[in-house]
Amino acid sequence: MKRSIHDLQPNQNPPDFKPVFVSKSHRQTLPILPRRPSSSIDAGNHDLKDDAGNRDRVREKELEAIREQFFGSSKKKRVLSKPGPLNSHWDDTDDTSGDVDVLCRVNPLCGSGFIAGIDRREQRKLAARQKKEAIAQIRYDAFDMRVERHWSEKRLEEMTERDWRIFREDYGISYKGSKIPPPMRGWGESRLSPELLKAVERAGFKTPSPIQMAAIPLGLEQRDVIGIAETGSGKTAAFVLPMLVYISKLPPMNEDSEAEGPYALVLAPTRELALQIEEETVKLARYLGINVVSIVGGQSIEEQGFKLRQGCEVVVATPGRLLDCLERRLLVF
Ligand SMILES: Nc1ncnc2c1ncn2[C@@H]1O[C@H](COP(=O)(O)OP(=O)(O)OP(=O)(O)O)[C@@H](O)[C@H]1O
Repeated sequence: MKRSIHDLQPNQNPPDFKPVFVSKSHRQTLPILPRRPSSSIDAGNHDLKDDAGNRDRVREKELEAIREQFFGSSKKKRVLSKPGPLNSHWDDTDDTSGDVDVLCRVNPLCGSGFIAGIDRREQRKLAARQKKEAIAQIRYDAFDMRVERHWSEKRLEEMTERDWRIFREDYGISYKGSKIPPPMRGWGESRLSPELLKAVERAGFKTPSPIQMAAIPLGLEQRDVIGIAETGSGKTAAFVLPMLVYISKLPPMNEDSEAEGPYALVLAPTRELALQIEEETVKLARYLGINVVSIVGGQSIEEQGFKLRQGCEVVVATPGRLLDCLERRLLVF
C-alpha cells in the first residue's frame, strides 16, 4: 500500500499552502517586510490584513493631528493657575540693582543715549569718569568676586574664613596639619609680652615676615612645628620668640636650678648658624634678663664651661661641642 508522509504524522494537520494573489498596485503599498521563516507562511494572509489595519490607524492619527493643528483641539486644556492682572507701574525707587552692583548706578551711554543740547564729548567724558569712580569702589579678590572690605581694613573679630584664605594667599602661607590657629597679621596681634614687643621694635622689625606670621601663633600654643621658608626670611625669630615667651613664664633661675641645666637648647648644624641664632636670641631677650650661651667648636671650651657654670636659660650649640661639654660634665640636662 502507498502511504504519504502525512499518514506517518497523524496528529499534525498538513499545512495550508494556498497561495494568495496580490496585485501590483497592492504590492506597491505594502512595506518591505523581513523575510519570514517558512513555518510562518501559513499566517501570511492574516499579517497582510493586520498591516493594512495598522496603516489605517496611523493615517487616522496623522489626520487627527493635522486637524488639531488647524482647527484646534476639541480636548479641554488644563489651566494650572489663574493669571493675575499684570502690574507694570514701576516707581524709580523700585529698582534696587544699584544696591547690588555699583556699576548699575552709572548711566552708560548705550547706543544713542546722548542728551540733546549738551556737548556729546562732555557727556562721554562724564560717563567715563563715573564708570571709573564706580569701578574704583569695587575690590576684587583672587577669584574676581566682589568683597565688601579688604582684610587689612577689618578688625581681628571681623575676619571671616574667606578673609583668612585671602590673607594666606597674599603672603604665600600654607599649612599641613590640624587645628591650626590663624596667622598673626601684625605684631600687635601676636600675644607677645610688652618686653618682647619692645625688643622687636628695637630690632627694627616693623611687620612680621610670613614664616613668623604662621609659626609664632603655633609656637605660642607649644605645638611641634616644622617651618620651611627661604634663607634670610626670619626663621630664627619665628621660633626664638615663642621660646622666650615660654621661658619667661618659668621661675627665674637660682643657684639650685642652674645646676639642673638650661631651660632651652637650640641645636644648629654649623657654628655660623649657632652664632647667628645666639646673636638673634640675645637681641630679642634684651628686656627679659635671660642669659644665652653658645657652645660651638673652634672656641675655648674652658671659657664656654665658665659661662655655663654662671648659669644660663638658653644654650645654642652644635652637636660635636655639645657632646664634649656633656662628657666633661660642663653641662647637664
Ligand atoms: N620681621 C622682620 N623684619 C625685619 N627684619 C627681620 C625680621 N625678622 C628677622 N629679621 C632680620 O632678618 C635677618 C635674617 O633673619 P634670620 O637669620 O632669622 O633668617 P633665617 O630665615 O633664619 O635665615 P637662614 O635660613 O640663613 O638661617 C636678621 O638680620 C634678622 O634680624
